[in-house]
Amino acid sequence: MQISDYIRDVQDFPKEGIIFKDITPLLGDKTAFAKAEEILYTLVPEVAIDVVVGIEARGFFYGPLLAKRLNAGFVPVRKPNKLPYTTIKKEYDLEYGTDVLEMHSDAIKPGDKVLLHDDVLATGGTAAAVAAMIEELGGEVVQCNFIIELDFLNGRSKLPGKHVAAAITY
Ligand SMILES: O=P(O)(O)OC[C@H]1O[C@H](OP(=O)(O)OP(=O)(O)O)[C@H](O)[C@@H]1O
Ligand SMILES: Nc1ncnc2[nH]cnc12
Repeated sequence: MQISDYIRDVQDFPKEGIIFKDITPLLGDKTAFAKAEEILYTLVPEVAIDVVVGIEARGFFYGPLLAKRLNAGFVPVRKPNKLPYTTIKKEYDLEYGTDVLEMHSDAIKPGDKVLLHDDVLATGGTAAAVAAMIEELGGEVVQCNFIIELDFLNGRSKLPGKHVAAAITY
């Protein structure tokens, strides 16, 4: 069984011209769900990770599972005005528009080794904005870890010098 068999292409979502990679079939199948967790965990370098940062919304499925496996904390990065305490924020471009993300200003301690996790690396705008926030707070991004990388959008170019790993590449 290949986890890529559980990724569904949805044409013209959320906008015309976008082929959306839908991970819900993967999440919904108990064997594929577990296998993807194992693969994502195996991709992580053998470095003690202090926190896993997961990006709303689809970075919240595997982010906490990876944190548990790595004996690390979990930090949510959220869309604007969702986090209750003091935040830092960053505007960014993504494949189908622009948006803002926020994280709590005390979520990362200087020197923390951080695993950034999300479901999809597309143009890289989202991950680059989050990596910049992690570094602004003094954290070190050990790896940017994704279920899917859309290689043809060259998201890695927005993450120069970062270790990038994905379970599936298109
Ligand atoms: O590499 P990029 O071009 O920046 O795109 C990748 C981002 O786009 C999607 O999130 P989306 O903004 O659609 O939010 P959602 O997870 O809340 O649906 C995806 O989950 C990544 O976070
Ligand atoms: N094509 C795509 N499918 C799923 N998530 C995405 N995020 C950005 N582009 C995407």
